[in-house]
Amino acid sequence: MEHATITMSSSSWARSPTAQVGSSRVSSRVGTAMPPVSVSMRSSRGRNSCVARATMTGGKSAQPSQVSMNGGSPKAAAPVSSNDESSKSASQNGGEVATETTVSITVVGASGDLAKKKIFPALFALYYEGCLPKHFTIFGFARSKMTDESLREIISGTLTCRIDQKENCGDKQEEFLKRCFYHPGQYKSEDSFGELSKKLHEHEGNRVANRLFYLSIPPDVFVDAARCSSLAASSGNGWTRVIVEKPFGRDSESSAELTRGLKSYLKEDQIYRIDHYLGKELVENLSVLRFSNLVFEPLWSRQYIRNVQLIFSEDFGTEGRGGYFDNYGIIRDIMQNHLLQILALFAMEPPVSLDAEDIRNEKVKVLRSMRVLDADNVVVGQYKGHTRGGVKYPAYIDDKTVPKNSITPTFAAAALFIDNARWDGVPFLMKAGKALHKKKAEIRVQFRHVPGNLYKRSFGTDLDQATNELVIRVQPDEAIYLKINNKVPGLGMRLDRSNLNLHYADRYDREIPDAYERLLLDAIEGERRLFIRSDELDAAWALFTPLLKELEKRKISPELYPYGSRGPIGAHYLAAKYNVRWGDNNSDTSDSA
Ligand SMILES: NC(=O)C1=CN([C@@H]2O[C@H](COP(=O)(O)OP(=O)(O)OC[C@H]3O[C@@H](n4cnc5c(N)ncnc54)[C@H](OP(=O)(O)O)[C@@H]3O)[C@@H](O)[C@H]2O)C=CC1
Ligand SMILES: O=C1O[C@H](COP(=O)(O)O)[C@@H](O)[C@H](O)[C@H]1O
Repeated sequence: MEHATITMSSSSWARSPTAQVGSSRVSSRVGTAMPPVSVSMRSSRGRNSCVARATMTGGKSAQPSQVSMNGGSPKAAAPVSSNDESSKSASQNGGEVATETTVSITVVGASGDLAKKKIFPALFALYYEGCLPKHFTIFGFARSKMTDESLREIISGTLTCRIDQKENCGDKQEEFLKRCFYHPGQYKSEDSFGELSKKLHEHEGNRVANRLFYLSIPPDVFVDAARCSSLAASSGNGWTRVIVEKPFGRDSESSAELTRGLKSYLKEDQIYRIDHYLGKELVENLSVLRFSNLVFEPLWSRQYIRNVQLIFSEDFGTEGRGGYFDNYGIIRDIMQNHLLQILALFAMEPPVSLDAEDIRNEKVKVLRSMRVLDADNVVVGQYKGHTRGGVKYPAYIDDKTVPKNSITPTFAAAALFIDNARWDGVPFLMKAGKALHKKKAEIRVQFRHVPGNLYKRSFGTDLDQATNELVIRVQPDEAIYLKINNKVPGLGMRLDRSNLNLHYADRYDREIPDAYERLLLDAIEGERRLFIRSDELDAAWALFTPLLKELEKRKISPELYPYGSRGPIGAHYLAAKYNVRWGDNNSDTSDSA
């Protein structure tokens, strides 16, 4: 096991340029070697962000998994147990001792939207940043008839370089594309995956061959593709991991069935269920904010927090994805996964360590302490057509792939409660919608009023205006700001509301990586902290399934709201029921941090 040297230059943790990722896991033993800390207030510029990664496992190495193969040819094998990372680095391969490792990444569904939009660009960004191991190969796999060249052409149209590191971008793209290949095949065919496996093997040579399959395909072929990759294309001497995209079912039953299907061919530690919101920088930062700042953790409970708001909005509709969306709706698409995952990280008890299982144990606990949702605590909406400034915006049901009588919600607001000692009685309000006035995702924490506030009169009657509010703006224009009451300078005594503001673009002189970069790198490194474990998933579905069934059974019609508006009025009534005002609807100018 190598250990990364971590140095702290300026006030940011830096990834040491001396360590390597890929063949062996780089980890920092937090607590064993404390970095020197300098207190300069500027972060370093232009540092290669991924020459090494200071991982969060506290020194524990991830357990790789392995499914055996018979002398390089596919064997209809049941998954075997995880083995030890060290045993692989000198494992036997065709009689020779393999000392080098390689990673083969297969994007299953390579012709699709997500692959083009996110996966290949993220892989290139990792390559550009020096995060991929020395030996790697990328394969696209799909049913479409394509050649290596045509795949490269498609990919090259989507690659970009980081703003502050454009040097050699063209050369890097050329090098990267040379390592991308395509294999056409059927998702249900073990023969297709067997053929793919042979091609992978040609590239892997005698190295320890680690294989990552990214299932970027519709959910009805997840299990087939998992079966074929496991049975016909698993690594013979390294680990085999499978990233599965959402949706993970439509309810508790279908999710359990999917998990059963996947687990027939893969062990839990081979399954990487992706929720890309967990890979977003400010979501990753939530635990840092809570657990490494004395000023926050003591306030993190019902004693000081009045309510928490988790808000997601998009300023565009379901354009192009209506077919998928109509079968799921906004509650399944955003709330049950992205917002609930953020809530779990926000509200969990401090984990024993930063190890993936310790964190996921705490997330499961908090999810299991939550009250099951019912229709009285939910408002649903659907966008209708609207004309503004001479531009006509379509209704949801104008989408050709959506039935005209669809009552699928494109907006929902919900009040959730955690029945444990820390959060008893605190409303956690969620709001998610498409075709609203802004694109944003944020967490708002509204604190209680100051008891016996000496300056009460200076606020007038609106005490809500005077409440402290912590805003974690996940996107766009990442920021963390705290609204405080402050004296307006002058001889009088007038208070206003101002922000203590950590605005990322001003503070950090570097691009924020895309969530898929972090998650792909984690999967390559065997870091499961940001992926969803099956018991987490069960707990999440248990909260939402009764509500989803009730909405469908009672055929509850959504409240219509105009495209580009702030959403249905019902969301305000729901919040008012719990004495809450949505923070994002505040006309308060201090909100634009
Ligand atoms: N696109 C996005 O923004 C997001 C997508 N996801 C999830 O990621 C996965 C991939 O999404 P996306 O790329 O948009 O999906 P696509 O609809 O683009 O499908 C991906 C590929 O799967 C194949 N495919 C399409 N329909 C079928 C079918 N009925 N049966 C078998 N194969 C089919 C096609 O390849 P070919 O015909 O060449 O085999 C297609 O290129 C999905 O599970 C989706 O829910 C999650 C979050 C966001
Ligand atoms: O998972 C999904 O996320 C996207 C929003 O992701 P973002 O990173 O762009 O905020 C959403 O548009 C899509 O409907 C949903 O399936």
